[in-house]
Amino acid sequence: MNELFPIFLKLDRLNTLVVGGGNVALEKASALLRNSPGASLTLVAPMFREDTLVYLKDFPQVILCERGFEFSDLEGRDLVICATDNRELHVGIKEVCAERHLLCNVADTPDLCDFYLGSIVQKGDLKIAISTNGKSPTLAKRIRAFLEDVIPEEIQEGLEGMEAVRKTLKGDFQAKIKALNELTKDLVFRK
Ligand SMILES: C[C@@]1(CC(=O)O)c2cc3[nH]c(cc4nc(cc5[nH]c(cc(n2)[C@H]1CCC(=O)O)[C@@](C)(CC(=O)O)[C@@H]5CCC(=O)O)C(CC(=O)O)=C4CCC(=O)O)c(CCC(=O)O)c3CC(=O)O
Ligand SMILES: NC(=O)C1=CN([C@@H]2O[C@H](COP(=O)(O)OP(=O)(O)OC[C@H]3O[C@@H](n4cnc5c(N)ncnc54)[C@H](O)[C@@H]3O)[C@@H](O)[C@H]2O)C=CC1
Repeated sequence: MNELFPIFLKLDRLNTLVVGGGNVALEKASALLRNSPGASLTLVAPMFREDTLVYLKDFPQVILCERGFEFSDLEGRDLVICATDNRELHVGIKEVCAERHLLCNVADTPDLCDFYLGSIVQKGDLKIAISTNGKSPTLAKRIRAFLEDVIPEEIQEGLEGMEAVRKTLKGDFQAKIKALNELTKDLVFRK
């Protein structure tokens, strides 16, 4: 059984630190920014790869610190992602994060992670996060691609229509739920 609990974070209100500036750091930072272009994000690394620098150019709020990680970098953070090539450093960072109740993800080390990144389907305002409980990120990627393909773009119009109806509905909570269930009961997706 997959016991992970998915939540949808407002990354523009949280303060995230990525330790590292190479390929894995770019994968993690781009996963965050693809979903939350306004994410408040800092990367710290003595060396930033060219690809990382090019990608991050489009996100002026992202702060780059070109130096080795220091424990004071953890001050004021909500989330930490370790993405360097130094495993001992990751273990040390994770330890301090645990003391400070800071949520930490450590690349390639599920045992050290408080949370995993998911494969994410995006269609307008619809977002579906997929987890395989760490069993197969590649299968998660395949399922994402499948769902992206079968969910029609028109889902956004449906969502906007429902939002408009939702705002006009009168009555108590139960009555609203009944009306909304009635409105959506025949909804089927066809491509
Ligand atoms: C546990 C987890 C922790 C975390 O990273 O948060 C984790 C761990 C590891 N990933 C590894 C490898 C790969 N990861 C990917 C891809 C993704 N990995 C992601 C999440 C997660 N990866 C979390 C679990 C998610 C879940 O439950 O399913 C995705 C969904 C989200 C994202 O990272 O953005 C993103 C797909 C995004 C998309 O496209 O939809 C690919 C495929 C590719 O890149 O094409 C490969 C290579 C092929 C393979 O191994 O499958 C390795 C071995 C590294 C090594 O060999 O050393 C470990 C470590 C281990 O398993 O021990
Ligand atoms: N690239 C990939 O897709 C995969 C990588 N890995 C492993 O993941 C690790 C990282 O890989 P890459 O990102 O490709 O390496 P990389 O060489 O591109 O990046 C490593 C980054 O860590 C930073 N770093 C090193 N010491 C640091 C410190 N004290 N403080 C802050 N940052 C520090 C470096 O400056 C650099 O930015 C490696 O151990 C690699 O074997 C595993 C599977 C796949």
